[in-house]
Amino acid sequence: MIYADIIVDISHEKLDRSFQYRVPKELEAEIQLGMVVTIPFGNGNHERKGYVTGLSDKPAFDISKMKELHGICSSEETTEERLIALAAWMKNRYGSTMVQALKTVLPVREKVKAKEKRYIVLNMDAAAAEQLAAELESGRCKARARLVRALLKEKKLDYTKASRELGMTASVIRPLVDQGAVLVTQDEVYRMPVDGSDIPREQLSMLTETQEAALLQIQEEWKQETPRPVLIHGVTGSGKTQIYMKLIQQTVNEGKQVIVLIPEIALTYQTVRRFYGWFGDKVSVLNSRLSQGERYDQFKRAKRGEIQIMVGPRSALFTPFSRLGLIIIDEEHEQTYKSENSPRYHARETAEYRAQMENARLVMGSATPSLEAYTKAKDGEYRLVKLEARYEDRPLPEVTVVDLREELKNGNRSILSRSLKTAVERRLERGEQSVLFLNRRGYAGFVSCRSCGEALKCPHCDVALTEHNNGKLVCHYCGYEQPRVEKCPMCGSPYIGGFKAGTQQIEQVLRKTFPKARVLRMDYDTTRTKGSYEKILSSFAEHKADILVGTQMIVKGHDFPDVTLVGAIAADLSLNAADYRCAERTFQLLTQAVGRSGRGRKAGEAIIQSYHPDHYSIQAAAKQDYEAFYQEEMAYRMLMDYPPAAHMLSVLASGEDEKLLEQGMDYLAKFVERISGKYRVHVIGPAYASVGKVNDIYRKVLYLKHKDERVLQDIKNKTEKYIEVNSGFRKLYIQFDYT
Ligand SMILES: Nc1ncnc2c1ncn2[C@@H]1O[C@H](COP(=O)(O)OP(=O)(O)OP(=O)(O)O)[C@@H](O)[C@H]1O
Ligand SMILES: [Zn+2]
Ligand SMILES: [Zn+2]
Repeated sequence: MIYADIIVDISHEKLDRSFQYRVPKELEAEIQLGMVVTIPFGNGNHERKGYVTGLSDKPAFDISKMKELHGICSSEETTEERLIALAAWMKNRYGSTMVQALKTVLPVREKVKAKEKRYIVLNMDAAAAEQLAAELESGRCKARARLVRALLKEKKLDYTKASRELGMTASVIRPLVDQGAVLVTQDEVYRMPVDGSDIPREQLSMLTETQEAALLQIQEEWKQETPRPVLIHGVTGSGKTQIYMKLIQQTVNEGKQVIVLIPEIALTYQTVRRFYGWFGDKVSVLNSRLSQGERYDQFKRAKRGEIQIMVGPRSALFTPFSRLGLIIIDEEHEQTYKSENSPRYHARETAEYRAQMENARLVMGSATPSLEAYTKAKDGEYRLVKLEARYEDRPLPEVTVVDLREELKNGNRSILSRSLKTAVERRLERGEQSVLFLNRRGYAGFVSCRSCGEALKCPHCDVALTEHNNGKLVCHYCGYEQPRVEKCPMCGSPYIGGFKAGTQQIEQVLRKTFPKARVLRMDYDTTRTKGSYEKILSSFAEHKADILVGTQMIVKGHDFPDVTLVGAIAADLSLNAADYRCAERTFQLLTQAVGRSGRGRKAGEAIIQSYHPDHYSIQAAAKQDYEAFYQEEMAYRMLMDYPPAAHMLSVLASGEDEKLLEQGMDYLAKFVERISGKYRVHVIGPAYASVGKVNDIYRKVLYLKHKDERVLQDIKNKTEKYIEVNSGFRKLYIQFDYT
């Protein structure tokens, strides 16, 4: 017997009520997630339509009371059905309610009215219009004459633009309308995120031989019976973007549609412009600054087949294309592809599922692939395609690692080492540009020694301890605590504490050290107002400044040909995050940062200042040696059972009542221990989450590790049920997260 969970009407608020129905024997083979079915509903058993959101071989309640569904509506799949099936998969995979999953996947139908746009058009032939214009001119109706002349040139004028640029008021236009010379029309227009109509069209560049070879490998994979996802591992500046463009073009020529995921931070005007230049009005762009209405319009256009390419961050993955042919994920390793709201999905994994469901291809690319993706490529689950040289064989930058402990010993207490200072001076003399960054955001709280460079770590988890308000040092994985120390336990030095300098201080130091230099700062504070981010980037691109200083946001994905020096002020900051992935993040960030230097015709240089110059993530980044980093890091993950060596599920709970939260988490931990006993699941915690308290809401977390993902899935499902039936958890908000 098969039982189907069915949601009756997804346009209503109470979306998450699903009802279970028996599936008739003859439909068992056919029924699938997301299908539209007819069911008897309510007391009157009126026939209604519903969506299948779950299938199971176990009844949720007494089957003598369960109704049987009538039939499957259409076997012809619609785009919406497929997206609902995707939502159902996400609900099961990541643990969330069906409403949350549906709201993530379907464009929310808000009460947004399509915006109307007014146009002025000529209502007479050219000769008559010429005559009219002449008459108006001699009759001193200058404004009206101007309008007619403008219409003679352009046929159709935007009403708002005309009134602004030609200084037309309604009193000018009105008489012309009354005499029937012009018409004012209204079209439904879409709210456009970027006006692409003025951007000149461009030809795609010719691929180089190496790029062509990579393209061929991808096409070869696509000829296979079941093509695998492709991972392009290409060094910075090797031309991955050029390859994506060819693949997009090819797919569009086949009559299919393309989704391109790009990290939000790289979705600059420059990037968008390039897409419009190549593909014109076939493209649309999403970003988080769009209003609900604008988003809705873009999805509507996609659904109607008016555009073929959607470019955007994570959420663009749910574009309702009906003939999806290709999904591209650029900078595959970026953290932002993982959602921090329930369902806490990962775009890579979800894209893989959607592509598989819709017979579309998936291509990912990065200079520093995530350990997850690279491991899959090594195991043959993904096809690995390599690009090992930069375009035109431009050399990778020369990298120097500066030991900050030595600087301190030599009496230099400044945040600029002597080498970095000299390097910046040289750039100023030559009229070249420098980028200096501090990878600081989100890494506060750790405690390290300025003499030996060591950070205090948890003896059980090998991640940095975090200093709490109560003065204690705590581990966010297992809850281990110790009192604060006055002296470094490794070398005895009293110079132990947190790193205090920020981008603002660095800016001040730069202004003082190089009084003639033009310095631009880009960080959270300077980019809060609308458009400021773009403004800083474009003024730096136009060489209106010599030095750009900021947080890691300045070294992600940009292409400034005049930059020949990149400096990491304190590379260790990200190494001390209380997170098992911190070495990976540090390596990725430094490699990407180094890769911003020397992209144009002039050779580049990079300087990495660090208290841990020998750390493998820093050494490997300096050599741009991904493979070496991968080997070391995988060994660590295997030793500690961290992903991708094992799977890790976290159970996050929050609540106002700290006692209740503690009790609830202890119950959960016990429950998990009990049901997972025979599988030997590694349970860690409960501990306070990395931000233990936000707005008076307390947060705790429990980690489960196991080699087999299905075991964790099973535990998650059972835990979800346990939480549902125990009223003690009602005042807690509990989420699951695969980290
Ligand atoms: N075939 C080509 N023809 C012309 N220019 C090219 C070609 N390939 C690459 N380039 C140029 O080289 C630079 C780097 O290329 P691109 O941005 O595609 O590299 P990437 O691999 O995506 O780099 P990153 O990972 O660092 O972002 C760009 O300025 C690009 O215009
Ligand atoms: Zn020390
Ligand atoms: Zn620990």
